[in-house]
Amino acid sequence: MTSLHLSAKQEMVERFLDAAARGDLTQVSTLLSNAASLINETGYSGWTALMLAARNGHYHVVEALLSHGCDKFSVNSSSHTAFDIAKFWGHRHISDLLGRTDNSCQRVLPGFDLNQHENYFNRETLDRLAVKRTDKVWLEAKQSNPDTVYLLFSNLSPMVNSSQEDDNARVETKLCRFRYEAVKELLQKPATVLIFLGVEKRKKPSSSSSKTEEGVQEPPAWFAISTNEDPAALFKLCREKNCSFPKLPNRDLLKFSEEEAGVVAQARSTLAWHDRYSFCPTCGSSTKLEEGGYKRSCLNSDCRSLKGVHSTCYPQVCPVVIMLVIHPDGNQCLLGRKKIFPAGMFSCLAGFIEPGEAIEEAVRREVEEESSVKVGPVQYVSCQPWPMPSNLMIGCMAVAISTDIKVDENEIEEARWFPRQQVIDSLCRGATVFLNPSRMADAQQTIKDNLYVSV
Ligand SMILES: NC(=O)C1=CN([C@@H]2O[C@H](COP(=O)(O)OP(=O)(O)OC[C@H]3O[C@@H](n4cnc5c(N)ncnc54)[C@H](O)[C@@H]3O)[C@@H](O)[C@H]2O)C=CC1
Ligand SMILES: [Mg+2]
Ligand SMILES: [Mg+2]
Ligand SMILES: [Mg+2]
Ligand SMILES: [Zn+2]
Repeated sequence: MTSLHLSAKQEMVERFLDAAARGDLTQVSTLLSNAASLINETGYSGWTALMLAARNGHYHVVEALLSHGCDKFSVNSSSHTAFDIAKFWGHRHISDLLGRTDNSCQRVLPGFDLNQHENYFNRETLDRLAVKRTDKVWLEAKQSNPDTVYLLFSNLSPMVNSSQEDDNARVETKLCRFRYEAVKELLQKPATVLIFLGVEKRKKPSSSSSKTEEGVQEPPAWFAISTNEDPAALFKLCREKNCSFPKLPNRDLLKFSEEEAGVVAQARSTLAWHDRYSFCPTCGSSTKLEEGGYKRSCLNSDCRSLKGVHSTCYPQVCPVVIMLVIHPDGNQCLLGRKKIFPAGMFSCLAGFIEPGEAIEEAVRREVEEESSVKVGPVQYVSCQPWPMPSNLMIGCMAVAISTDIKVDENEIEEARWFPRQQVIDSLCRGATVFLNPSRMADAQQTIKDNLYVSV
């Protein structure tokens, strides 16, 4: 190419950039129809047409450039994208457009290909039968029914029975199940907390089902008991050997079968709420248990919490977003490690949703707080109850619109972009590139599901 060609081209680029900066939509469109390659050109300033239009608030020019497929992730010499520039200059309608409505970003997301996931702790083997929680007569009859199953919790740990499996030395943990006769004295103790968990979901009635007066068979009911009695005395109530109350929830609660894990999550989170909310949060008075252990009502008859519906009377769940952030190139993802993680472990970033905040906004805020990376489109993937003590992990996938990382050192020790193949090798082929979160955690499910999408 000769110098004459170069200068002619440069002249055309500058005319194009000037039109974008002035908001001259007609000239931008005309020049683009003559020379489509202008779209991502940068002039002497190092800014693209999109950046200039975003800087000066020309919404329709930004829209036109996006519709012509411009690269909205390119950065100027200060590493700012058009999104950053629009945000800085207060053109919120433009930053919204650049941040959230981009088809090239959406294409990275799995969209309608998403499957329904069953995560650990998700399986509901009991029908919670909430309608029966206010039926005291029914609940009392169920308590003394010989088919009824009781689980025992001490210090928020369920009593379990662990047996070493022969072949691969895997330790299997099973819940210890008790009958009424074994626990009836415990039920009388003032410190005992009793929760009605539900009745077994059954397709076919079995011989162990009890019959009501009308002769209709009902499946066994399940209750959870929380007690502060001496564990040594509690072990004597169980016919099994090798019983224990596991001490490390984040490790030990992940060893149940899928069937039992869901019941453990329900019982432990509800008991944890009782443990922390024994006094009325509104006036500080004592409270009493109601509705099968799903409500605590204040004993002060003047208390505000007795007028109308108050969430403080019911078990609380903390929503947490956990997100796999994909690099704009579609081939890397952002993972971080907290100081408390075992050496070499990286995971998805996560954070509590704040009051008045939507899931998507919480994802954008937490990622930016923890890594400085800005996020555009966000898509929900799947969720997982996490009973340590009562989170709902909301797994999302998101596309970054900036790539520089600066971690919040209070929370994150290190965050990096990991190539897709490295993560897949680590998750699936046991390559020891880096350690992953527990296979039971939503983080791993989210990583797996989404990295597979376009492998
Ligand atoms: N990959 C991960 O980081 C995983 C995280 N989790 C769980 O997700 C939860 C939230 O993740 P973080 O990164 O810790 O959240 P985060 O990024 O919001 O930071 C936690 C800090 O926020 C404050 N905070 C605000 N609201 C809070 C609330 N409702 N409860 C407790 N602290 C609150 C506390 O100062 C706390 O230290 C944690 O409980 C963690 O166990 C579970 C699995 C994986
Ligand atoms: Mg966090
Ligand atoms: Mg955070
Ligand atoms: Mg937070
Ligand atoms: Zn009160």
